[in-house]
Amino acid sequence: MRRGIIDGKAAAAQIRRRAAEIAARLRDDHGVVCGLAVVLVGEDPASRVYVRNKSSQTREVGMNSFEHRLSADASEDELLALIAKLNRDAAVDGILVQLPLPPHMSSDRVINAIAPHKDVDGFHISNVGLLGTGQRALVPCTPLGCMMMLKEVHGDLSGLEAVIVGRSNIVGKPLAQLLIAANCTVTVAHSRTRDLPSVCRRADILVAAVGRPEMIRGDWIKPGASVIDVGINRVERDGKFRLVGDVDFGEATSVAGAITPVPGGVGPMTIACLLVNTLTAAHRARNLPEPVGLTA
Ligand SMILES: Nc1nc2c(c(=O)[nH]1)N[C@@H](CN(C=O)c1ccc(C(=O)N[C@@H](CCC(=O)O)C(=O)O)cc1)CN2
Ligand SMILES: [Mg+2]
Repeated sequence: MRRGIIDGKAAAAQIRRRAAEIAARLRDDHGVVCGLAVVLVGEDPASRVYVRNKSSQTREVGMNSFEHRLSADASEDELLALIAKLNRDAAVDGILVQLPLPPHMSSDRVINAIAPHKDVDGFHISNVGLLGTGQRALVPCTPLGCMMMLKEVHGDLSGLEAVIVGRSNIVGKPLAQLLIAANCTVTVAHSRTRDLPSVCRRADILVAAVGRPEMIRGDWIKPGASVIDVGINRVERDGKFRLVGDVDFGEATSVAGAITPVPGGVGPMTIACLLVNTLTAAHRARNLPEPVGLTA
């Protein structure tokens, strides 16, 4: 087992180097330049940063990036028409619609309009169903990144007790499926869980994905446990804004065996895994053997 602070930035950089090699092989051996289409609706400042980073990292590894922007008052039909066009476009291997969408749009309708084999976020009901039944799916990027880091720390996860705090469709639920498939004993806790500190103390692997700044305290953590902090919360301290996770990092570092920081932990892995999923989609669409060294 590896101990200490898990450097998500370094791990993501290593994945990008491998992704660049695979993208180059696709181009040189098969004449295929992979393409990722990213759709942003509205002007949410954080979403704009994430989309810009996704596009620039896509280009950096030698793939094509197609960025599409719609105004916040665009209609859902406009967005659905764009997705239909991208579904038909042979230059596009992966499609991603940045979330959250404006309130007048149904994210379920929008996500389920993406062709499942191009759904590099892994949010389409087909991919959700495939993952839940242990079949080959495109897997959501944040949970995929969490699994890669946990496998780096532990090697084999079999038999470990995992507690996930948070039951979102994007993180908590798909990560539970991946941990079950890796033979962990999984508990999904949430806002209605009774005596959450005791539940957390059982965990060999504790994942925090609730969106509540520094909610998980040091004495909620079993000594030596691996702590994965998915939270990204902007808080004001002494007149300055800074990012904190869902875990009280100061308290947790002295108890945990391994822990991800915020920033620089799970976040960078999310975008690296998006590149992985785009390469995976490109290989599957052409019936090419899937690249090795890029899966959780
Ligand atoms: N369509 C999607 N929408 C959203 C997803 C997603 O996976 N697909 N996840 C989040 C946002 N997200 C990617 O889209 C994302 C969030 C954070 C980071 C990241 O690198 N965070 C940095 C800190 C950056 C900062 O200063 O804000 C870090 O943790 O080090 C990457 C991607 C919701 N929407
Ligand atoms: Mg504190």
